Amino acid sequence: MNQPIEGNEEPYIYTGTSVHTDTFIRNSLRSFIPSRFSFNSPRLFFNSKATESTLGQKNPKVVFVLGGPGSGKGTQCANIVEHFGYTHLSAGDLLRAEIKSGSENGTMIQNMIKEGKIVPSEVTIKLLEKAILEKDNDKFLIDGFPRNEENRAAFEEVTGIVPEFVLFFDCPEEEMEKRLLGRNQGREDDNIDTIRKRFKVFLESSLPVIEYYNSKDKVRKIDAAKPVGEVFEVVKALFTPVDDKAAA
Ligand SMILES: Nc1ncnc2c1ncn2[C@@H]1O[C@H](COP(=O)(O)OP(=O)(O)O)[C@@H](O)[C@H]1O
Ligand SMILES: Nc1ccn([C@H]2C[C@H](O)[C@@H](COP(=O)(O)OP(=O)(O)O)O2)c(=O)n1
Repeated sequence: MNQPIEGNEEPYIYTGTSVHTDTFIRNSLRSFIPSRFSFNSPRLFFNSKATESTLGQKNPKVVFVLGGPGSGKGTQCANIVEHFGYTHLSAGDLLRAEIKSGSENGTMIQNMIKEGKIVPSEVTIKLLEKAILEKDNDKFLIDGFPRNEENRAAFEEVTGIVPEFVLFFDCPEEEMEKRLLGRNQGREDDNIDTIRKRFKVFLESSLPVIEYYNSKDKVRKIDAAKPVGEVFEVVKALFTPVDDKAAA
């Protein structure tokens, strides 16, 4: 995946930094905020002051797990859970569960996933907050989130949570395509048309988030093209020093 983004002479990763301001957050959120709301701050819109203070009391340790579709995020998260006692929260799984639950947002979420698009942060963040508060654990792997700048800025603003680090599974597109076509989980988005759309969204919207965290020295980049066991050996080494229990 170390090819340049189209129109960019430099390798895509570790080159740029982005400056994200309150104005950016306002502008990105305004598009999905009903006009009857007076929009002063994402916090007011999300009405999450109470949630924030509860999350603040909980003060969870969060690791974001990012990488292209099919790079092996879910597979490695299962290994991390087993060895290091984290709770795995997959944003995609939470959204798919929301569709199944018959929620009023279900059809919108389903259509966006079918098109390979990213669901508005308002929806995904509420699901993540609820899941964090429900689980009796203080260590979370948040998989597949934040997937764009809007996700990132809104999550930080609303929850106040800053990740310990960001695991980035780097994998060539051909390998990810092969894996997704063989995944066989009956997912509506694992067809070649949607897969290509998801790759495009990953390059255009998700890589800038990884670049942002890289500028903060938070990214731990892993060669995810190797076999599962070899990838986990590298992952394990990253978690061992930060995890007291595992070191015991
Ligand atoms: N390192 C690997 N080598 C080969 N296949 C893999 C590897 N990691 C995961 N897979 C397989 O690739 C598919 C996608 O993996 P998954 O963990 O679901 O990716 P993601 O969560 O990033 O979309 C699954 O069928 C999984 O079994
Ligand atoms: N933060 C997120 C995460 C996933 N989604 C949607 C859009 C994604 O294409 C689908 C599937 O994401 P998921 O992480 O489960 O799977 P892949 O990494 O694409 O294999 O869910 C989202 O809208 N916002």
